[in-house]
Amino acid sequence: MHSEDLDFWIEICSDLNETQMLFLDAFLQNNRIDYITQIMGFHPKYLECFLSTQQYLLRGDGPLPFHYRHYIAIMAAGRHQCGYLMHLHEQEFILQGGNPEWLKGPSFTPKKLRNLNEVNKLMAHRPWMLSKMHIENLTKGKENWSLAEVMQAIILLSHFHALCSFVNGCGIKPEIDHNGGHTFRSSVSEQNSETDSDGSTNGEMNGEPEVGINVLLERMKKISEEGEEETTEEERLKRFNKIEIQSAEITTTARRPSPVAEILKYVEDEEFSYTDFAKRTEETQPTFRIQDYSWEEHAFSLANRLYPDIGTHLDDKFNMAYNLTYYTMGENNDVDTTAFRRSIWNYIHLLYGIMHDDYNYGQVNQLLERNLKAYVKTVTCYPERLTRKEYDNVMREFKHSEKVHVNLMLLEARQQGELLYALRAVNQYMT
Ligand SMILES: CC(C)C[C@H](N)C(=O)O
Repeated sequence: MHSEDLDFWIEICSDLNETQMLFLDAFLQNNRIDYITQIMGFHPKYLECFLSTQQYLLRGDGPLPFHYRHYIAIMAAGRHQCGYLMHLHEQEFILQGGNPEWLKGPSFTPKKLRNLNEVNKLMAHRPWMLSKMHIENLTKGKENWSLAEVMQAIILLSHFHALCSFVNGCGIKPEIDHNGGHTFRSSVSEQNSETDSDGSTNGEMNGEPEVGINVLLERMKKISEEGEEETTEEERLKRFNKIEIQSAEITTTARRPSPVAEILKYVEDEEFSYTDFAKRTEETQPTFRIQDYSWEEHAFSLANRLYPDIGTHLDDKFNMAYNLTYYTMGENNDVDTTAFRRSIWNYIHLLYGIMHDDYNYGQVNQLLERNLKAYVKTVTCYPERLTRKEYDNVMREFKHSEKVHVNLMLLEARQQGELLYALRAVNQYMT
């Protein structure tokens, strides 16, 4: 670069704020600023962690060839029929020199990639079913995966499953150069098609009034004033089970979208989807206790060992999403929102049967009303079914950026939950 060019860039950059600088980075990384980046731009500190992790996963050092990484992204997004992500990574796959034949579907790919299907499916929908046997199946045979490759694949899968939740949870539409992206839709026809798709949850969605922010503020205050309540382990488990059973009663009646051929060609066993952990029939599956296997104490170092630095990237991203706060809620300032944020995070883990032993699950019912729980459940477990109406009907007094904030927590808690099961399985295989 000529020195005048450099001066030019320095001048531009010095005029940019934090978010704009990140957009510039994202543009240089991906040759575009996709809608995901734009929406995450509400939360620049988080966006920074997200972009650096994604950059490392897709373009940094690691055992998998670059085109494999994008193909795995497509397979992961296929589980939730997320055409948006699938299309982005089809383009990237080609740019990385991938064979266009593969884009006809997994049956055109090497057996090695096809073997990943089972783990992809279980991680996306019922991660508690993963066992060391699934890892063993990948690592043996002719076209086998090394453990380092398994680790990178697992992390890519979890990253893109969770990103499907974010894309749908925030209602991200196709990019302008994607199929369906550059079409004019009048607001009238949009409204009609969205009402037609009927996203009522258990038939109650529309009728139930929200508790509103003032009530939430009072409840949070009460919780913090009361402090930690002394409870027995048995009592805590009982509360956890109660919320778990209630969550299984929240069913979405929204129709599953009918997938188009472009998406379906990548998806095997399309019907396989989330079932409530509380209703699992595999009796061998006990509640997952964080005290026995946690990100900080177990999964983090295993990830770093098999795929250097990834644990650190993920750790930064999880911590950022878990602790991010502006001390605001709607129009209110100086609010300690910890209790609300914890209840969201822990509720997502509960949907996967993961229990935080020191958490009082009674708070979930105090702080998350039914519509919000239904929203969190849909976006976490079957994001492809979320409708515009469901999005509009929750957190009505929150700012738009706060709704995005909730979706960031959702993305991260979901990814961490999936990874806890997957890495535990890897660990069991190794010991
Ligand atoms: C999700 C939001 C209610 C979070 C809140 N704005 C905060 O700063 O903590």
